[in-house]
Amino acid sequence: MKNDTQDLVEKGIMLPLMEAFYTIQGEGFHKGTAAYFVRIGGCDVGCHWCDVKESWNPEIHPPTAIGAIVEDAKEYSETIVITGGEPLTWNMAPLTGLLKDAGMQIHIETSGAYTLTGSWDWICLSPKKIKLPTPEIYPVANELKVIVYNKSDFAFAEEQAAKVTKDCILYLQPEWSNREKMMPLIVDYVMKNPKWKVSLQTHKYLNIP
Ligand SMILES: C[S@@+](CC[C@H](N)C(=O)[O-])C[C@H]1O[C@@H](n2cnc3c(N)ncnc32)[C@H](O)[C@@H]1O
Ligand SMILES: Nc1nc2[nH]cc(C(=O)O)c2c(=O)[nH]1
Ligand code: SF4
Ligand SMILES: [Mg+2]
Repeated sequence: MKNDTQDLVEKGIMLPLMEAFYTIQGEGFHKGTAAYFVRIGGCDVGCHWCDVKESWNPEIHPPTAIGAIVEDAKEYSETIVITGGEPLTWNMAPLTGLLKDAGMQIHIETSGAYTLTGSWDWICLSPKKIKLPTPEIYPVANELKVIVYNKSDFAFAEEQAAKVTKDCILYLQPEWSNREKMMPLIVDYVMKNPKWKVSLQTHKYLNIP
């Protein structure tokens, strides 16, 4: 990356854009709602089951001016989901500022592993054991979405739920490759602990992005 471009990426004026697409939010509270997804490259959390490992290396995704991202987004939807990769790798203030000026509803999908930047209408926090969220995100998370890969994830989910507000909506989402094994346990857990809800990756059943 050229030095001047690198400088703009560090400031959040340009971002390594992996892909952007109009689809239906498949997961969590807003599942079923049409939204424009912006997937920003770069993540070093390293979940072994991550379903978008191609996003991890920011170097392979072109630095893109945030103005261009917003111009494209406006053509499709008033609801924008910023995801990745880990979007909080970068300073999200400039991008969310422009999206707000354009009157958009701005959602984020994040592990919370890095400092919370940007201003958001909806924060989906999906914490990871291997790189825990920074403390400032817990009071502002609108939904907590814990991925269940094995039994130990139920205890982790409870630890994380103890840190969010009482209004934060609690979801258990099966890890995709292990869903057949874990789904019955999740169903049983939610019936015994009804403060939790089930979240499925419905876009994968619908065969959409
Ligand atoms: C690819 S991540 C990108 C955003 C951010 N890095 C994060 O992890 O929240 C988007 C969402 O997909 C979830 N996810 C990733 N791989 C998954 C898998 N194999 N099965 C179920 N959910 C998965 C993440 O936990 C997160 O909620
Ligand atoms: N349809 C659809 N819904 C999603 N919700 C969260 C996603 C993500 O990868 O962040 C995602 C995604 O990749 N596709
Ligand atoms: S934090 Fe998100 S993008 Fe990063 S490895 Fe984990 S699931 Fe994938
Ligand atoms: Mg996804």
